[in-house]
Amino acid sequence: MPKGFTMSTVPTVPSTALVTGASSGLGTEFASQLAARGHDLVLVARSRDRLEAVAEELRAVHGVKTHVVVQDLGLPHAGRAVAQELADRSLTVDLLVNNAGFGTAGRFEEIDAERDHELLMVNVVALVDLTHALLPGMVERGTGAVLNVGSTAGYQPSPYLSVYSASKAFVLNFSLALRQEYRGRGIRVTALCPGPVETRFFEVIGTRNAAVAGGFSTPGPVVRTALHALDRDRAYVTPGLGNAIMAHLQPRRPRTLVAWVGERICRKVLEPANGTGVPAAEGAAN
Ligand SMILES: NC(=O)C1=CN([C@@H]2O[C@H](COP(=O)(O)OP(=O)(O)OC[C@H]3O[C@@H](n4cnc5c(N)ncnc54)[C@H](OP(=O)(O)O)[C@@H]3O)[C@@H](O)[C@H]2O)C=CC1
Ligand SMILES: CC(=O)[C@H](N)C(=O)O
Repeated sequence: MPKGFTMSTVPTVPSTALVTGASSGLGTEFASQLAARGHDLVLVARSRDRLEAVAEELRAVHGVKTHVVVQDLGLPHAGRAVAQELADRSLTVDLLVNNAGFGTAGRFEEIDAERDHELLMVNVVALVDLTHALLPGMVERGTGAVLNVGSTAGYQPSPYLSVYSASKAFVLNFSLALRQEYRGRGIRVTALCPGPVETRFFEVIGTRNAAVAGGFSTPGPVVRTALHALDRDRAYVTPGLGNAIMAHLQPRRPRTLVAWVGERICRKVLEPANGTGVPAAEGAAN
């Protein structure tokens, strides 16, 4: 089968996917499943060693071309720097997976302001900047796709995860708006909104209690569900029945009541972590 998307309704052109946060967790799994589909890859994150290990393995196993771009997406103009790197290497990207991200947890006044700033730069600003950099080329070619990684945390205000959940609400709303703008122009936009997944996320945020609702999944099925949703041109997808029910059936109003309920659910974030915060089992692709 030629390289490209799997559904017959999507052009099967030779295709390069750019995955941010490809050095770990969901990003490594995205890279792996996209390589298995025949996509060449551009892998972006800060950890050169991990990116190069992923790149080498996927090149060897799947025979795809892999390119490593080491970039801190928390820096101003990181999206522009990645775009410049692509131009320097004459790389065209047809599928952008905006996956890089992290969370902060706790009482707002106790969270380091610089860390929240960095969170917004990575989860929001870099995601928008990369989309700005790559989407016009897709429009020009009449084909392309953007897959943005949100979270179930973005479906409602989540006290003690306030900046993280707001960043993911942005990702969902941005994705839905963009999708509506570009429907019928050959561009697909899908948001993946997972519940808890066994990755380094909980080590980075510092507590497994940040998994406020739903059982843990692993990267494999979550990424499979995301790519299937993209194949089917779904606006957004929430893997796992419990998570999906919450996403679709949860009342949205009154907003203050939703926030009140959110505070009851999320206050477990303030409890002492059960263990080190390190996931019991790393995802399959790590
Ligand atoms: N795990 C979960 O339960 C859930 C995760 N998500 C979302 O999934 C996405 C992936 O997270 P996940 O795989 O779980 O967590 P991981 O911590 O395993 O992976 C995070 C990835 O983001 C990259 N990243 C973080 N900060 C930066 C930065 N400043 N510049 C460049 N890259 C950066 C990391 O690379 P490096 O450190 O090498 O730079 C790493 O590759 C995130 O957006 C997260 O919010 C959503 C819902 C649930
Ligand atoms: C941390 C997350 O983003 C996740 N949706 C969760 O519920 O744990």
